[in-house]
Amino acid sequence: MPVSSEVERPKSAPDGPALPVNELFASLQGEGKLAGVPSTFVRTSGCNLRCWFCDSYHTSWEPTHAWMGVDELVADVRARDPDHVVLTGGEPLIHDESATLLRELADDHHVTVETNGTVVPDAPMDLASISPKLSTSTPTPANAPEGVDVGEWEARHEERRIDLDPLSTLVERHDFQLKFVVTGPEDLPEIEGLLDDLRGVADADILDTDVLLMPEGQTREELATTRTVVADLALERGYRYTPRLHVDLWNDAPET
Ligand SMILES: C[S@@+](CC[C@H](N)C(=O)[O-])C[C@H]1O[C@@H](n2cnc3c(N)ncnc32)[C@H](O)[C@@H]1O
Ligand SMILES: Nc1nc2[nH]cc(C(=O)O)c2c(=O)[nH]1
Ligand code: SF4
Ligand SMILES: [Mg+2]
Repeated sequence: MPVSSEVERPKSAPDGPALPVNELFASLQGEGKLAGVPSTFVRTSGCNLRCWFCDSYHTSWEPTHAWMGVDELVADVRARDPDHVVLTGGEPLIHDESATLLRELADDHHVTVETNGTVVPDAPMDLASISPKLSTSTPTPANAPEGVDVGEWEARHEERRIDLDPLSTLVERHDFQLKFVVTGPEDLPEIEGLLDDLRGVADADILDTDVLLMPEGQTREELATTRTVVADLALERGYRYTPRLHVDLWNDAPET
């Protein structure tokens, strides 16, 4: 289900299946169970949410991109060394064509999909890296990025951010991790409530070690204030902690 209104579609989109691509780059997977693994990142543009803290502003609040045909994307990915690919965004799964890309790459790559868990594609993926959005992600006039008019996005974000149907389908169909962006201890009851709800409806085991707490922070300075608090919470509750290796290594530089 493409959400066309959430990404500007210039007339120059090529014929055939294509995706709005904001970045295509090599890096180390910075987050989650595969942190440290050399990977090719494909970052699509456009998102159905607007987290106030989004570290990919140019795919959400102000989407920018060039169009790439899926064939061209596959050729570019295949020409690179890593057999690990990370499809991210924005929200990659709002684009039907992401499913085409996932089907094309399935045979010869390990593909992680970074998703907010609100949309399910009918497509293979090796790791569904699901990051359900907590109430602390909701944009308001007080926390919005500078110069941004939140407008209808506060209500829209709040209405869309959690949907148990796609979440349960994703964990039933795929290897997965649930990666929560944590701003502080007050986020924990909400995470636990969501896990209870999901365990109640999903026909899949959700182990505490599939649950990763990730500190909120777009820069080294911001992470310096959240990482120890979040690591202590993980230790206390028996969840995994995930660093944001790319931020430690390269701060908020693009294409890292
Ligand atoms: C830009 S999002 C794109 C994928 C998808 N839209 C999602 O939110 O999962 C990539 C990852 O960065 C995380 N993220 C975004 N902004 C962040 C921040 N300020 N601090 C920590 N993690 C953040 C998201 O939760 C997600 O796990
Ligand atoms: N190095 C690196 N690892 C990442 N893992 C998930 C990312 C994302 O933006 O989805 C990301 C990213 O932007 N950079
Ligand atoms: S869901 Fe992901 S891409 Fe969309 S605004 Fe939130 S962090 Fe950014
Ligand atoms: Mg990122």
